Amino acid sequence: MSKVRIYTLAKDLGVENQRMLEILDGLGVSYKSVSSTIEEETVDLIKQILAEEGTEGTETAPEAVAAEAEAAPAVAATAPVVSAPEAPATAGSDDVAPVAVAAEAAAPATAEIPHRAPVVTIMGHVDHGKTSLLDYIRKTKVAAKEAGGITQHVGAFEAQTSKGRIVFIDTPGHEAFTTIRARGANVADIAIIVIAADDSLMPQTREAIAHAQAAKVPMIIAINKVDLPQADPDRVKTDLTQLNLVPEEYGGDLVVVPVSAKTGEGVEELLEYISLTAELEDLRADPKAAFGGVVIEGRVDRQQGVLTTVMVQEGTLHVGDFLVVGENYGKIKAMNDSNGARIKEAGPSTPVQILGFSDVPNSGEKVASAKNEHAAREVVASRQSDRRDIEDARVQRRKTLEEMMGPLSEDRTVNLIVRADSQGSVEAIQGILARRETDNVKLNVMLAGIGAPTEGDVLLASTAEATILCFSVTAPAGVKKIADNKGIDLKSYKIIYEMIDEVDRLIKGNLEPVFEEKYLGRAEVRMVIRHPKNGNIAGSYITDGSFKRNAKAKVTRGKETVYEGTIVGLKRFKDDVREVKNGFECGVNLDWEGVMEGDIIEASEMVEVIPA
Ligand SMILES: Nc1nc2c(ncn2[C@@H]2O[C@H](COP(=O)(O)OP(=O)(O)OP(=O)(O)O)[C@@H](O)[C@H]2O)c(=O)[nH]1
Repeated sequence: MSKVRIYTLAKDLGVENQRMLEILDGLGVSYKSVSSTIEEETVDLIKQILAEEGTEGTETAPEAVAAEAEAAPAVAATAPVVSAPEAPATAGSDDVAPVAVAAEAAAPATAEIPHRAPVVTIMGHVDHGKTSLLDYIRKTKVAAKEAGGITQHVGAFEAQTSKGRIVFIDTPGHEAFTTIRARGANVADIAIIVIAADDSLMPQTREAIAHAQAAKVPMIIAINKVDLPQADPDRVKTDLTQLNLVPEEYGGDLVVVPVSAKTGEGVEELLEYISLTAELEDLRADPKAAFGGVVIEGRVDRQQGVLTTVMVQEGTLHVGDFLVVGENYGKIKAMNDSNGARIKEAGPSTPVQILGFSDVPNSGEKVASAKNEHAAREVVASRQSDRRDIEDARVQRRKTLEEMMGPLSEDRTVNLIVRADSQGSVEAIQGILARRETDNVKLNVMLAGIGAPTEGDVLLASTAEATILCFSVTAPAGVKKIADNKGIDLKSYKIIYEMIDEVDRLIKGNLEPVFEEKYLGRAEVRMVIRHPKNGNIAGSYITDGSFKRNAKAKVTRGKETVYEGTIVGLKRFKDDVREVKNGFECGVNLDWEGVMEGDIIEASEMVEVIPA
């Protein structure tokens, strides 16, 4: 017997990949991923260990065996209440640890939370076959809808595979991906980067890779069009190594799968790798938790009204639930799965199309549920007030240098996106940048491309807090405007040394403004009120200056400073207010529960010092 792949062995022995990796860790055997190969002697050792544990042939973790009989009722009790379209095939009945029995009523431990299906996005260069690959998977893996119905595009679909459910975001391209990320949401668990075997790496391939890396989403490379006579998958693999992405067969850990969206070759294997990656990521979500989801897309249907596709990420959605998106809310009047079938409820990793909002929400907006209409309205009102606070705070309270860049004594990374007029310039700039790095400051070129910066670059920069440096190319006005709106530094240079000066300034961080603390006011705590939602509130009297929401707070008791933090809320009677002046009483809510009658609270804020 020669070398064996870890996941093949796991499959043959009927244990989970994760368990196999634990055993290998225990044996001190090094591996890159579950598709790494191991020696025959190691295989024998693993078999021995499993035989001793008595687990061979079952998928149950050893520690769960003893409690298996006991755990069964807990399993039933924690099973997902998902009707659409089915619980994930990998859902964790066999993952319930013995502690689950005792701790059933408590918050579920990770092992109790069922696995959920992975959500996959497909990115790559234009014409490399993203749509064709999605179409092939949809055609072969999505259960046909009942006769007569037309499946509408909803932005996502669910594929049933022998390894369980996989959810695909079917708006190909990184625009959809970055729009969602730019709003702070992460919807994809795995990114498939499609590269045509006859074309190899192209500018948008590099961009797609940069986006997946910035999102820290595991990548699988699908080398497409391998059916073509001119296909050269080896060239693609070699080109990938130039981006420091080393395919497994070259000793790295990048999963590369040759496929053809035309003939279907390799697609099954690709799906298998998706499931393997998902298993290693240990994706879980609690169907009993509070609902949380993300808008995939929204549109207006002339007959039905606003239709919104939402990905359920946590909890379970039911028809009739009240949902809040941004500063809007709605009640679910009807809900369809991605096949167009009417459903009443939907659990984690289920894309659903919802009828019930009056405005079209934006892709990437987070969705939460509310108990009833009143609660939904309250959430919206508090978001509106928070937004106004943030707008004010932007003017009033600037971040300190440390808040922006982390402690200066620690290592820092400056993220850059480089755009230049030619491959030669790009390489020259990268060479210079590599020499500019210091021991403490790393320069991370997230993306280096030829041609003017794009909207996608700005989105990437905004999610990664990067600076965009352009050499001999200028940004189109539209892109500049978006960069301005998002507060992204987008700078163009014609002389390379000016660009390097800018990089040096970024390295030193001397572009950052200097801030100092400004005293705002003082208050005496006259009584402490216990608030059911906000914890302890200090009923106080302002004796000097004024207090502002979000200001810094220092609490002294006698001569001792007992707390330093933030004023997270200010109340006058029952109303939330932003400022209270000298001579007034107010409720001060600190991010601290230890406040006592007689304490003195001092408020301050950080202000920028303009150099003389
Ligand atoms: N021979 C062959 N042709 C393919 C394969 N996959 C896609 N194509 C063809 O390549 C072309 C581009 O495919 P698309 O699926 O539209 O590519 P895309 O990446 O979605 O393109 P954009 O949506 O424009 O970004 C089409 O003519 C497809 O028929 C494949 O595996 N083999």
